[in-house]
Amino acid sequence: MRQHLIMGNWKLNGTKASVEALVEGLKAPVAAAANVEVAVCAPVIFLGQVEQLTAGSALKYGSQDADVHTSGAFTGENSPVMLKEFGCKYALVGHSERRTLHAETDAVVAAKFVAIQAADLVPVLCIGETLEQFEANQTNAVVEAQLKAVIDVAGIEALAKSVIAYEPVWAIGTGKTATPEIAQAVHAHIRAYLAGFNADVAAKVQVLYGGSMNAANAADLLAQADIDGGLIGGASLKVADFTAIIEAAAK
Ligand SMILES: O=C(CO)COP(=O)(O)O
Repeated sequence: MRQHLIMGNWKLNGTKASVEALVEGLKAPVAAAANVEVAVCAPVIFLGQVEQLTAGSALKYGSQDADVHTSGAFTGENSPVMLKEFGCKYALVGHSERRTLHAETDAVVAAKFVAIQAADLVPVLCIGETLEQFEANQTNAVVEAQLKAVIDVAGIEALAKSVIAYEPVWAIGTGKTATPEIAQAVHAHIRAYLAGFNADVAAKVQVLYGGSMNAANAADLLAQADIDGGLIGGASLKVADFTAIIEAAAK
């Protein structure tokens, strides 16, 4: 049985005050949902604060990106080793906003995936198709290519120590969620594709759904056999909404 993992991606949002209110507000719901792992991916500037606030809580946290380098002359970047020192468990990699807005290629994503694991963090590999690709029936081919790029560099065994997040780009921040049936079909395809390399890895890896998951639709999505949790943007910024998703995952 794969454990449910509910992960917030705060993106570029928050203040010191809102971060404190959010983390404090999540402590009780996280403690109550002992069978669910809950994590938040904060802007790096807040990670020290999150580290202090989460002390003694089961709430985990991570970054939204990481550089491929450990240290050196790379102005503006954040090293996976530094993220580890600040207590991160996870690092998102290949989020569609990084791929699109920062021109991160499959090769860059694969290199970051390896660097994140080398620092003993768990990469959360984000994959998913655009609306154009969805409408052209290319979803399966797109996610296969995104997975293959990482498998080629990191090896299939490395996927066992990672999390995959299927985030259809057309569902991110749009209020348009993939139906549970559509999402389940893609998740099952991802697992079947991985099983072609290694059945144990395919059975073990958690595959999260992301894209306008909210308090109202979470239960139906999380009830699907191959949906092991959620990567949540907008709804992770509100204690009540994120709590409802955590509770749906705990059932
Ligand atoms: O991109 C996402 C999480 O990484 C999803 O964002 P929304 O939940 O705001 O659609």
